[in-house]
Amino acid sequence: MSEKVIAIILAGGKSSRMGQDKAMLRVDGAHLLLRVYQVAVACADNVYVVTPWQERYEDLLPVGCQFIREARYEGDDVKQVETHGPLIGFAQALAEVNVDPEWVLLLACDLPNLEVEVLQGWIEGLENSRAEAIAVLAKHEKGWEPLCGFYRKSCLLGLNKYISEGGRSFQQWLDQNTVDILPDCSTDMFFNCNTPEDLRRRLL
Ligand SMILES: Nc1nc2c(ncn2[C@@H]2O[C@H](COP(=O)(O)OP(=O)(O)OP(=O)(O)O)[C@@H](O)[C@H]2O)c(=O)[nH]1
Ligand SMILES: [Mg+2]
Repeated sequence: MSEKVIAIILAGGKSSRMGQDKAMLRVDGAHLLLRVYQVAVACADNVYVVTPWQERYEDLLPVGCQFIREARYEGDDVKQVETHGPLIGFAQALAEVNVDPEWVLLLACDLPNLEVEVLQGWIEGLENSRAEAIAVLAKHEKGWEPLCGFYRKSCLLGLNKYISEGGRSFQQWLDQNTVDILPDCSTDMFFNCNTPEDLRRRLL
């Protein structure tokens, strides 16, 4: 089946700065992961949640939500589950999606300010991107915004090569490739809640 855009939501982070699972935080009455999921469903034909701990979120998300279970490794202490980071989570998810879209909207689960209309406008503009662009992302002074933007599904081949050579950095991988820049990057949609202070600020 060929679809134009699917969405992948990353929900396998350690939330070490927050001190509790960010996906489960409540913002304006709803869990963050559910909010992001609902935005994704409004924008994409298929939505996948990639996580090593699917059980945590099954009751939170609508029945029929498509999970991709990410491989994980366990440390010496059984309770200490280590994940491999967002780049590998993304690559594992891309390899497992059961449809063949041209574009993938990649979203972190800690984005409380997503706007459906802005994302839909960006989706409409994807057809104007350069053929050689592997992604269309916002760019700020500090670099790319890799976890709220669009990737060509065909980027997987190059991504796997980068990972197999030891690469783990979105910024470095993107800098090695052609990436188009999203219009109107000044939106506060990219604000992500990493710390209790971020959350307090958002809830004010
Ligand atoms: N599937 C998956 N998602 C991840 C992984 N690491 C991070 N993420 C997700 O990537 C997004 C951005 O994560 P960060 O904001 O950097 O934070 P984090 O790793 O959860 O938390 P810190 O431990 O505080 O850095 C969030 O949606 C995380 O859930 C991973 O190994 N696998
Ligand atoms: Mg974050």
